[in-house]
Amino acid sequence: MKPLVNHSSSALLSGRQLACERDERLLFSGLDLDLQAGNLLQLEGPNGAGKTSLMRMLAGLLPVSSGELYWQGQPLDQVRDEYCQALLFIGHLAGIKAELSPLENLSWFAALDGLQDEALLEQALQQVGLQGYEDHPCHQLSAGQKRRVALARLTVSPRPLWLLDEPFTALDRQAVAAMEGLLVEHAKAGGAVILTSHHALENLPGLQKLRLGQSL
Ligand SMILES: Nc1ncnc2c1ncn2[C@@H]1O[C@H](COP(=O)(O)OP(=O)(O)OP(=O)(O)O)[C@@H](O)[C@H]1O
Repeated sequence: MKPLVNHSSSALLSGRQLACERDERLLFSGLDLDLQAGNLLQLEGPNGAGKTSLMRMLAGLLPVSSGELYWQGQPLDQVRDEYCQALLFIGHLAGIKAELSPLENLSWFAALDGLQDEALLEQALQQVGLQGYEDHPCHQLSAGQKRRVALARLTVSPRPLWLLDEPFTALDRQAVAAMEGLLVEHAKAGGAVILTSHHALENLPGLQKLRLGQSL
């Protein structure tokens, strides 16, 4: 699968000495990360290690307990608007409106990026295997189909930084492989991805890993 929008940004996200504390429990500290354009980075670790917490921190949804984040070398607090426009976060929840159709959901998201080309959006839904379901209300779709609606955003996103928390939940093997292909193409086109996944990711050449917490 290939993205329908090309990426040319040389996005770079860095974290220095990051720590995360939740309910007075230190999940991790002293964490450094560097993400260059073209990188695919998987956050690894056992349940409760803090992968989602870190992802939410990177997405600006959870305060950084200590440490600094930088976007293209600038302290994130100074370039937050630019950063928010550059990132696409997809979390555990599909984030789609159940009463709307896949096409309506995707149109809403695409409009945030100024995309209103209905033919392109229909092509995006076909790419994720939702042909024939474009106009069904999403509450009538299966869990994997709902996840595909959420992930269809990736095929039309002009945003260089993708933060994907368990993006492959409920997807069948074929869909996982297709989505892996999309991530690879995004990286080749100059984008960057940070993801968490408990799936064995077998089709992501050059995948870097950052491990949090202790193994059982
Ligand atoms: N909203 C919250 N308030 C307080 N503590 C929380 C909250 N959400 C998560 N935690 C705690 O933070 C710790 C890390 O949770 P997190 O979801 O970041 O882990 P994870 O590595 O993503 O786990 P998993 O592999 O199960 O998804 C857990 O101990 C959890 O109980």
